[in-house]
Amino acid sequence: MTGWEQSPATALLILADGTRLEGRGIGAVGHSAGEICFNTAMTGYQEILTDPSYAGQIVTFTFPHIGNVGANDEDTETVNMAALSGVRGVVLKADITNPSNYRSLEKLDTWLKKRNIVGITGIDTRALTALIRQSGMPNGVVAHAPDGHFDEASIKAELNAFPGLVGLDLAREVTTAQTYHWDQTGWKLGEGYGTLEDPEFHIVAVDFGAKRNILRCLADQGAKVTVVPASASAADILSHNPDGIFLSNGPGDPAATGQYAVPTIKTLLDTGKPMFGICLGHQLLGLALGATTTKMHQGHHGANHPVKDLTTGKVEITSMNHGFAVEKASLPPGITETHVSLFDGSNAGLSVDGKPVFSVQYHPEASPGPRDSHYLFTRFLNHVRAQKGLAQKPEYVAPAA
Ligand SMILES: NC(=O)CC[C@H](N)C(=O)O
Repeated sequence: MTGWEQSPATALLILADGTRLEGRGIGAVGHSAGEICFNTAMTGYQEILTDPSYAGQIVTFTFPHIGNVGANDEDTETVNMAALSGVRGVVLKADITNPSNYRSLEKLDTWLKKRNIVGITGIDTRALTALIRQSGMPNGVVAHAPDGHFDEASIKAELNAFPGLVGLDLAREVTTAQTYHWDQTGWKLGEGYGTLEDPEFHIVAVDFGAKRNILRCLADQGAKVTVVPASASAADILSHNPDGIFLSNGPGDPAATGQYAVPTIKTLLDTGKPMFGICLGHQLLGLALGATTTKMHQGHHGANHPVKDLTTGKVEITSMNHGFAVEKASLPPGITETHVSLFDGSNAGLSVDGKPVFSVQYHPEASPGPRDSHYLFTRFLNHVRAQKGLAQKPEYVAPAA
């Protein structure tokens, strides 16, 4: 006997079908409902847990050891700290060990508590992942009670009150309240983050739940960024006189956010300005162009998803995080499918024929994940350069020897 089998469970994971799993509590005390998805990334848990696109979701990590490099102040992806991360809970296999990394400032457990994220360890995450693959992403509740006494009635009530992600506009919960300017560039070993000194371009980014590393990738291209709330009108956006417009990632159902975002995007399309969308931004652009979106069975969440760029024939390994997708059969004439997922053939990118407008379903900014897709930021700014009569930059730059 190890002792742990004897002690009462300090956390529960309850699924909508009544499945009840017991484990050990981490992070905040209390309970929280959401849609349970699995993420296959082996590194970058802090970026995942601060990605606003996870609002309304409980993340199960398939990698068993999470927390072993601790937490720091740099690997935070949410810009809007007031909205916290959005993620509703975390499900882990192994207990969190003491952090071992030179950048670590605190234990993941403490960090989760401060951000009010409820978590559970000791779960057979392989079995849970197999269940999600079989039956789709279930709604569920993670509950944490250090004394082992759970208020089952209020846990049940919370689960029943969670409506599921379909039809939910969560972008408005995580978007910035105020317009702001961004000039931070990417992280370098020994230097940390930099500052853009002499901006060449000006991009307006519509924040549906933007990740910081997207804004940094734009700044790395020489663009200062003005970030506006999700509800900004086309007139608001154009009043900043942008060289190009960026549509961000974000949580929830694109069809719901599209109620107000699609008319805005339609007006912006008429201006002929370069436009680039990522993930929710891709889905919203697709809707504005007349395509439809659909809920996926198990979604794509990880940092190892192969995608083919149909315009070049190259395959890139990408970071993904989406549970909705643009239906490829719904892409109207005049829209080209530029990228596909090599896992399931689903749509992963589009462009508008004859216009400097394109988008991808995945996350070229990585954070976490490989940097294979950084070329898309160059592609976007090359559209801006073309409109300004400036020379194009090569999309691929060989790494320094
Ligand atoms: N990362 C994202 O932007 C996610 C988009 C959308 N909420 C989805 O789940 O598909």
